[in-house]
Amino acid sequence: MKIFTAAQTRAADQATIQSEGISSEALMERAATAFTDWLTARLSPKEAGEILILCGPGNNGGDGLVVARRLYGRDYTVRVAVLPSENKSGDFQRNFQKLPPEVIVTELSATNLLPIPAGALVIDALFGTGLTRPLEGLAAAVVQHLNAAQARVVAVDIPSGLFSDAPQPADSIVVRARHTVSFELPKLAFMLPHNAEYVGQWHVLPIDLDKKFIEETATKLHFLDAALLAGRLQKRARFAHKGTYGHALLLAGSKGKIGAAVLAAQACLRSGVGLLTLRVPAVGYDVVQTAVPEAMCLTDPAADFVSELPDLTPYSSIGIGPGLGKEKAPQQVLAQLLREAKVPLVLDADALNILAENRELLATLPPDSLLTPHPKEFERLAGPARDDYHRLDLLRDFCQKHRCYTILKGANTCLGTPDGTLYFNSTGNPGMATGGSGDVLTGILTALRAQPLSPLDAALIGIYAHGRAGDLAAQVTGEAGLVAGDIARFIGPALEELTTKESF
Ligand SMILES: NC(=O)C1=CN([C@@H]2O[C@H](COP(=O)(O)OP(=O)(O)OC[C@H]3O[C@@H](n4cnc5c(N)ncnc54)[C@H](OP(=O)(O)O)[C@@H]3O)[C@@H](O)[C@H]2O)[C@@H](O)CC1
Ligand SMILES: Nc1ncnc2c1ncn2[C@@H]1O[C@H](COP(=O)(O)OP(=O)(O)O)[C@@H](O)[C@H]1O
Ligand SMILES: [K+]
Repeated sequence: MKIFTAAQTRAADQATIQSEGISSEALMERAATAFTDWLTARLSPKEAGEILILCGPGNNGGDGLVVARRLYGRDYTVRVAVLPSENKSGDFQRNFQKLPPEVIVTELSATNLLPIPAGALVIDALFGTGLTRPLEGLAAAVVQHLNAAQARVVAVDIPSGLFSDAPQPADSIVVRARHTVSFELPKLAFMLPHNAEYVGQWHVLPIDLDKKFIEETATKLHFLDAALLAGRLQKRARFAHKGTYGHALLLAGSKGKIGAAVLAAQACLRSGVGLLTLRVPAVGYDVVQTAVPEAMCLTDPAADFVSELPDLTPYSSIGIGPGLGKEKAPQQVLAQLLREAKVPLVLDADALNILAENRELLATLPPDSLLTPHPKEFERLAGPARDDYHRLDLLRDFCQKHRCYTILKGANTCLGTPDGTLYFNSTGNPGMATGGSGDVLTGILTALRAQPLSPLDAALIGIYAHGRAGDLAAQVTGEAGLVAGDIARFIGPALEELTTKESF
């Protein structure tokens, strides 16, 4: 699914109005009706209680007025409060006239902010994508009053005070919503960790905006959902043999961190690779042979760290990093690997830390490598970010400069590509914030690159399937009970869901 800027969304609205020959008021009616349907499907009039609808002067406020009228028509108790303004939009004014006379309307003022009882349901329709500057004055006072109440807040389109696709001052006053209900396509602001406290759980409702316009409008921002993966993962060939799907090599583990190698290996095998060899230090031999009998184990001559690169000829992809350690020996192994590798590489964990501490190695990174830093590792590689938007700029620059695919991990893991496109993942859950989850991703990506998939397909499928496997696992274990090995066990079903079905 594409992610549009506020300007692109406005253009999509205009394109729809033109192609369908409808009025902007009709489009507002459609959006607000979708919002009302969403709300009434979740809460009965009794569960909702008296609903307070806060309306700003523009079309976001106009949406709020339509929602008020529609909810009233479905026997909900509603009360409307509007911000005073000389500058009310036409659609606001028309819908204000259409409010049933029974609906009580209050004009907000500094001395009349309306009491908001704890637990009250409040619809925030103050400002949407037309926000041009941080909130101040009465609008800021209303939002602070709302945030101080223990209300159940549902934001229309975006929490008021939040910019859709640009950074804002740290002390900005923004509505803290439990749910944000937006239309047609998600906004960049929803993807970013620092906005989670404002956006809450977000939802996107289809309102049938012009499909052709959406298809033809170029964007370098995407929400990575199952639809985006259609056709990228083929069913296994009927006459496949273990040579068909590649031979992966994982260089991982050190004394005390052999588990990282085991997790990456289990995930690699569960992701459909034909053969897997692990290079671990001698201390890991018994562990690997016992825990992952399906993998071959090439023991390093050194006891505690991987210290020598094996002959690379047999392998179709190589993953390096989980539990590797940053000592001199693994440093040299990585440097030699970067010089000599002729097959796709996946770099994670200590491989990334070594790169950050030996920056001359970055120039030797083979093009199309996949890097999987978590935010701290990324900061070591690319420097500190001022805010979430600046971090995305750093990610784009890093991928372009080093011609690599970088997977910035977290909730809504973000893939950056060499052409500057960003993909935000839709799967995964907080249960995956547990040691070893990242090692599992390395195993998955190494397997997909071996099969062989292109770096983009491997990254997109790998990121999505990793999160989906975590979601499937959490249905059994609960989020708190989830451990990294559970993610590995559910990769099979996650990949199966994405596999292209044979058509007749
Ligand atoms: N497909 C869709 O998505 C559809 C979208 N629709 C809806 O339209 C919404 C966008 O509406 P919109 O363009 O009228 O802008 P909106 O957010 O109401 O605010 C503009 C008003 O606020 C004012 N203002 C701005 N900043 C301010 C500040 N800091 N402090 C104080 N005032 C400030 C600004 O005035 P000015 O900047 O001139 O002072 C102007 O009066 C969109 O979010 C969605 O809800 C649906 O109806 C149809 C389908
Ligand atoms: N709150 C979350 N929601 C979704 N995915 C998450 C969340 N927290 C962590 N993850 C995922 O779990 C993995 C953690 O990786 P990482 O931090 O490298 O762990 P480790 O180093 O212990 O293996 C990443 O793929 C990340 O996207
Ligand atoms: K809003």
